Amino acid sequence: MAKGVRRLTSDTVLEITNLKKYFPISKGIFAKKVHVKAIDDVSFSIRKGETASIVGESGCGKSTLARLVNGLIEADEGKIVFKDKDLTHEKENVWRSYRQPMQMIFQDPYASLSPKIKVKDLVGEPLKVHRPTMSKTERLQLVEETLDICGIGRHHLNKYPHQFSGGQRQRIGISRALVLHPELMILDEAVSALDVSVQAQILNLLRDLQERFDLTYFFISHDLSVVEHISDTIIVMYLGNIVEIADKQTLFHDPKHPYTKALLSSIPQTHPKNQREKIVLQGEIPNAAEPPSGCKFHTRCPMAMDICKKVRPEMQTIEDASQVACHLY
Ligand SMILES: Nc1ncnc2c1ncn2[C@@H]1O[C@H](COP(=O)(O)OP(=O)(O)OP(=O)(O)O)[C@@H](O)[C@H]1O
Repeated sequence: MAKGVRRLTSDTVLEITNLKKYFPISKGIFAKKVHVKAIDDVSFSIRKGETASIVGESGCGKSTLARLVNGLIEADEGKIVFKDKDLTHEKENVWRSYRQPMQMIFQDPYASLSPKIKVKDLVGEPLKVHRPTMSKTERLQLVEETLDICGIGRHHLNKYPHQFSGGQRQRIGISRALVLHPELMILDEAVSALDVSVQAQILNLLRDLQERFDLTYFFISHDLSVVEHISDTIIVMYLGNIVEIADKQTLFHDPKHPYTKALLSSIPQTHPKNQREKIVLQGEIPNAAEPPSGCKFHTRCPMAMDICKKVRPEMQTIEDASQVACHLY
């Protein structure tokens, strides 16, 4: 495919429908059982070749969603369908077979790379597991090619993770995922621990890999300025609910939900032309075990009306460009 041209098809790779995950916790001296509604009726889909990003503050449910989509925890309700296969309540051995096409990349590559294992084995190990019939020579060749593509260079084959910088370690983490030729990569705060300049290099690498291998990304970040560079579609979450879904241009230029507007206003802008009026949200994020009634955002919303305290807003499509859950529309 020509560089800079990316196929965005209508084929759905991942379909999430009415997904719920409530964690039981004990509360108070009488150990009353309550539930943290970490994911509370969430629906969205991701098309082949697309980068869909989830953003929201700490505790909104991003990591829980990533773990559900990768089968690391089981959903209470709803559906997770990967390429027409309903995986929601499948057993671990079925999920394991889907971890080749669905690869997960974490925030801290150092924690996910065993310190005593050489780079060639770190990147070769997934092949041993998922392609046991591959010869040693073929495996080494694929590891070398993958490291080259990810900007590590095959001459580093015999080094250990501690001999690399944070950015290089994330390149090794990406190599480990890429070597299996995945279709969907789930990137959970994959650049959050890196300096801004290194973040940009890794995001550029991810974009190049996407073009070259027709990858689909599910990108998770608390930082809208990071997702701006990589996303096609942005999904905004607040306290276990999706409040807005829009393509990147629409979300950045015509945000609908008051929460999205507040998040955007907190991005530092260097150019005066791009300055937005700062919206300071009142109070803290409410406790997910005792969320506010109606719209969960109403306690902090500068536009809240009476109805917002009582009725949870449904997701609706606005001008064909965005979906928003807000009583203002
Ligand atoms: N195993 C668990 N038991 C109880 N509560 C949990 C568990 N895992 C997550 N939670 C709660 O679920 C909610 C969502 O957590 P989650 O980690 O998914 O949010 P997040 O958006 O990824 O936040 P962060 O960026 O801080 O990781 C939080 O209130 C969290 O405390």
